[in-house]
Amino acid sequence: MTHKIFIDGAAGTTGLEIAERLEGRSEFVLLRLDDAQRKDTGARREALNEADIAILCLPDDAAREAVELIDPANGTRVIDASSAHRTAEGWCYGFPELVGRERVSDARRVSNPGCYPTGFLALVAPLVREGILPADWPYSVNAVSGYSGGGKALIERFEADGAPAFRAYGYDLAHKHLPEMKTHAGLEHPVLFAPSVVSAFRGMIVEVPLHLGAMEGDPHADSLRDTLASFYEGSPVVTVHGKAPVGELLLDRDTSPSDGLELFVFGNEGGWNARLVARLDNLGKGASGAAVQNLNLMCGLPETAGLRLPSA
Ligand SMILES: NC(=O)C1=CN([C@@H]2O[C@H](COP(=O)(O)OP(=O)(O)OC[C@H]3O[C@@H](n4cnc5c(N)ncnc54)[C@H](OP(=O)(O)O)[C@@H]3O)[C@@H](O)[C@H]2O)C=CC1
Ligand SMILES: CC(=O)N[C@@H](CCC(=O)OP(=O)(O)O)C(=O)O
Repeated sequence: MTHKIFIDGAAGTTGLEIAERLEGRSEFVLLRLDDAQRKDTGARREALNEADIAILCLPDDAAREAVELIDPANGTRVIDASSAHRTAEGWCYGFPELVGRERVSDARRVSNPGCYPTGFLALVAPLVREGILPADWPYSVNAVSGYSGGGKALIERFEADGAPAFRAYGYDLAHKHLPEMKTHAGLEHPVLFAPSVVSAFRGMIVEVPLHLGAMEGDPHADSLRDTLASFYEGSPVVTVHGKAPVGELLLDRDTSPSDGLELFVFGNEGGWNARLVARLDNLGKGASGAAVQNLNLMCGLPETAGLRLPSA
């Protein structure tokens, strides 16, 4: 059986990477709009309604509009890569490792997680769910992203003459990822989020520093790591690294695409302080890789088909 797929926003950064991952796969037929038609509402409506699955790689407002263009009587299912529906009712949060593969497989509307929340939630959600970390803690997140995380506009800025080497932002403390981090980790308070961008095309490091010694129940860095390792045991996508010392974590300027997600727990000698760290490709598990993983599940195909994962 072939599945008709329409990528709305196919000329953008996320859309192009999804198309690359679907290339040569006989299970899919891609519906394409040429440059003159790709922003034409009539042409988009037709393609959206002809598709079995529409993948939205658009700014939030255009993604909301695309959903409205789909006739509810029509069977088109949706994967939305934007942040428009990540806490919306009736949408499945497309993080199979956290919500369960069956929920994604059966869903008609799937909202792909944001890149930063993917790192944060992978680290914190299982630990809160297991009762090892408190839901009412004031969590902080420090993160650094490759510049493709900001789409075509940020790519242009970082590839222009006189581009910055580093950009810190989010100083309004109201980043659009805050609601999904709080909701899907089951937290009582919004997190304090400090994002930044470096002059590497792709990749990101998301860090949650924790004063474990100030928490009730004396959680220890080793027990956090062990719990994450059990939670993701057997996952083809998520790797929880062991206790072996790591001197540094790097983002390379010209690293290859990867759809994996690496997790680390670093603790001090007594285990009273910990740094939970996720390293991922913002365009991989942070966007296009996650969309293809969800697409595979929705089509009843092997979860990792077409994904770029380190060989076992
Ligand atoms: N980049 C990343 O790492 C991640 C991105 N996302 C999300 O994915 C979505 C896409 O992001 P990204 O690919 O980076 O963004 P880009 O800016 O690279 O691409 C967006 C594409 O959408 C097109 N577009 C804009 N408005 C419309 C419209 N009304 N109809 C049809 N096409 C339209 C743009 O056209 P034009 O080419 O003419 O500008 C562009 O090609 C965003 O919501 C983003 O937040 C999510 C996770 C990570
Ligand atoms: C570096 C950079 O600018 N990153 C983007 C987030 C990219 C992403 O995850 O997209 P969504 O917002 O759709 O989740 C930002 O901070 O707005």
